[in-house]
Amino acid sequence: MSSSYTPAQVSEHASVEKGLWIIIDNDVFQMDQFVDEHPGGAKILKRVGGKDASKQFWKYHNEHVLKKYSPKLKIGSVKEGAKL
Ligand code: HEM
Repeated sequence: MSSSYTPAQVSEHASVEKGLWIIIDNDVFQMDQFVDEHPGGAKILKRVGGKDASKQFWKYHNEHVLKKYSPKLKIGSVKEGAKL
């Protein structure tokens, strides 16, 4: 999918009930279906719902993880020119 969202739109999806979107680099991921199978746990993911989690992501994962899960979890990108 190639939808684009503003950071404000992403921030409206900060809980599992609302989709639990997170930003990694310039992409938007929907995590609500994945929280319970996340090897790092649900809690840590819920804490970054609606936010840019790039820093946290790159601290614990590598490129390979992002490539593997993007087809399943990526729903779009952050609108070009939008301030993070
Ligand atoms: C698209 C988003 C994410 C995916 C697909 C994902 C997937 C995974 C996977 C597959 C692992 C197992 C270890 C590995 O294979 O490297 C893992 C571990 C972990 N993840 Fe995530 N993760 C995501 C986002 C995040 C975020 C945003 C955080 C922090 C806020 C986080 C924190 C952790 C932690 C702490 C571990 C455990 C690392 C360890 O045991 O050494 N993850 N994640």
